[in-house]
Amino acid sequence: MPTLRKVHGSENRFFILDRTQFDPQPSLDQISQLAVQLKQSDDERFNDIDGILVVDQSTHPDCAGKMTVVNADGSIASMCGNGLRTVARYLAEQTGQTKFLVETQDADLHVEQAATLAPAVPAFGVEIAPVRFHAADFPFAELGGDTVLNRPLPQLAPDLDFTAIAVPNPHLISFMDHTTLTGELQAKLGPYLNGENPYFPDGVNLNFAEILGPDQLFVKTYERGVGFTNACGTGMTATSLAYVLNHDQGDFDHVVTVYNPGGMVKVHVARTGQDYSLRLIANATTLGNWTIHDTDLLEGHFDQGNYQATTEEAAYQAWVKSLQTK
Ligand SMILES: N[C@@H](CCC[C@H](N)C(=O)O)C(=O)O
Repeated sequence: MPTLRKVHGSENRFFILDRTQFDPQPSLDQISQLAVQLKQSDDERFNDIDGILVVDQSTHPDCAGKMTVVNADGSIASMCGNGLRTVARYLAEQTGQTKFLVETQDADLHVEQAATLAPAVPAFGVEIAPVRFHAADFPFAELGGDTVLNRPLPQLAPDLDFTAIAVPNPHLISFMDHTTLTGELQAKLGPYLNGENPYFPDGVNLNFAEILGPDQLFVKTYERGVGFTNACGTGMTATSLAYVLNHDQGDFDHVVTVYNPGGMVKVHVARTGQDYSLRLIANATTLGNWTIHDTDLLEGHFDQGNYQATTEEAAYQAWVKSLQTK
């Protein structure tokens, strides 16, 4: 019987579904339907997820596995930063390796076990790549140019500047004061840009950010295919790059601390010549393990499975609490 692992990175919650445990293996369409069903379930152990991370074998050299990201609405995403840390931990435990590559839709990405954040709060560092800025890579349209780099978009909001960066999933980023960030704009703009609209036909992850101090940010994300989330790893990474680009030109090397509604991450942002190097480091927490017969899972008989919670969440929450008292 397959076991799905429930995980989170900064409280961005997922089930890891390892397709190699299934015979026959479910199709991506079946897994998309499963994501929607879990989200709609009235069982609180299952309905708080932001998606499913599908693990497959990889045929690429040095890759310990392949990750495919299925959003909560069943759509497919090219990347997930918080999810990749949890998949890295899963594959590390399966293979005994601490440093390896994971195949994702657009790139084979370096992942590595990092120092624990606190007792029972394991962490991983993951590469976020490739970095893209051009309209065709999102796509976006009718925004008056091929890139959006810290400039007004009066079509979207009269008083804000925006930056568009794909890593490679698409992100729209704006820095603002606390009052604007906690106001109602993101709840209006997020659904608008992820419904039928002339600007982002495939939708976009919308990141609102506040600068707390030098190399310190708070980021809140309205995610494509999900809605408001506790944290978006690629969003925090793209926002850290946008922050550094607004302050430094030429070569740079920063470690940005990013707070989010679910915790905190570190983002290493470096540029040498035309090459960007982005690395996201934070927790990879296992919330529970759910063993269920494959037909019960795929037919939505979720009460037939056996879900066992771990004790890691208490340790994670204690670590989050310790951040507030620092
Ligand atoms: N939560 C993720 C991003 C997941 C994909 C996103 N919803 C999209 O459709 O691009 C992260 O941690 O990066």
